[in-house]
Amino acid sequence: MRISTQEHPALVKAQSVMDALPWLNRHQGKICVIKFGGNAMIDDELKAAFAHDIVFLRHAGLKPVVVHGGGPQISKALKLHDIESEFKAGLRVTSPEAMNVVRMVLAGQVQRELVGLINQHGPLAVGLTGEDADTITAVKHWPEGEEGEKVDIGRVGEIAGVNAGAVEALLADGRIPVISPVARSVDDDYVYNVNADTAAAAVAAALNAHTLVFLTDVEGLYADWPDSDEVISRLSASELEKILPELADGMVPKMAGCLHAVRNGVGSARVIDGRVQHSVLLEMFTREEIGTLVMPDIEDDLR
Ligand SMILES: Nc1ncnc2c1ncn2[C@@H]1O[C@H](COP(=O)(O)OP(=O)(O)O)[C@@H](O)[C@H]1O
Ligand SMILES: CC(=O)N[C@@H](CCC(=O)OP(=O)(O)O)C(=O)O
Repeated sequence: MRISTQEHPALVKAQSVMDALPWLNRHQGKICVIKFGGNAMIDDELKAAFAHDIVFLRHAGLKPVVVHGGGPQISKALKLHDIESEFKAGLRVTSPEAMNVVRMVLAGQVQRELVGLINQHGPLAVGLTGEDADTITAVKHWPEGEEGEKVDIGRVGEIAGVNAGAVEALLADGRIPVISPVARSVDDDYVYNVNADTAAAAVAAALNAHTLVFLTDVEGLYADWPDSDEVISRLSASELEKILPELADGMVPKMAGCLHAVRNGVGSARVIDGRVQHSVLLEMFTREEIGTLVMPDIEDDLR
């Protein structure tokens, strides 16, 4: 006798688990880099659900690596310390005293909280900043002004390199690396503030990750922002390259990060809405076409 899902609602749950099977197979043993943006960390429930999802990925046989942001949290702390904060070309102008606060908030607050939340599920997460084992190194970043002149925005770094050895060792040990976007300088004794999207993309490329996922506070890349909220669901690297100069604000480093990643060996990159609970699981284990997907120009079907 055949029992239907109507007669036995628990079968619906069994079906959901079965539906995940092809995705579990596809992602098995693969590295996925997940960038958790400061704007997506809106409340404690969301942060706890994020930690849960990351642990789920790990137990499902993936190798998750978290790179976190903390822009709003840094702005709040700078205000408390009476330090002025402004952005130029989407990057925070970072004085030496602001840099101390940036480092304290990213490594001492945001990263600690995420590590703590993940480790409520077992001794998995290990926090590090780009400074540890020279994981992310940088040189001073000099953006161009309107007349092509170099603009000094202080202790902001341009990534010089990623040494993935420490992260790979943690992954081999079954751990979940949680990385703060602070980099060690290669040519002076400073530490530099690096945009978290840029850091996540560089780490994903260095690890040759299977996928890179950005969790932010919008549904994806809007076609005509701020006038419309029509999400662009899919872009090739060359399509993205064409529209990149038209993009603004926080989407610039995120989409530039997607492009850098898929042009440097990462299988795919996606921007999704981190305000939706368990959006990471939806992205990784269902057919739901959420957010904006960026694919390399030549799709590698073997991935
Ligand atoms: N075309 C666009 N589509 C969607 N969001 C956009 C677009 N252009 C700019 N934005 C802005 O980018 C923001 C996301 O970037 P950001 O604030 O840096 O978030 P995060 O902390 O997640 O890195 C959105 O909240 C939105 O205000
Ligand atoms: C140079 C620069 O702008 N660094 C960023 C680092 C944090 C970050 O990028 O956080 P989100 O991902 O939450 O925006 C900052 O100081 O805000």
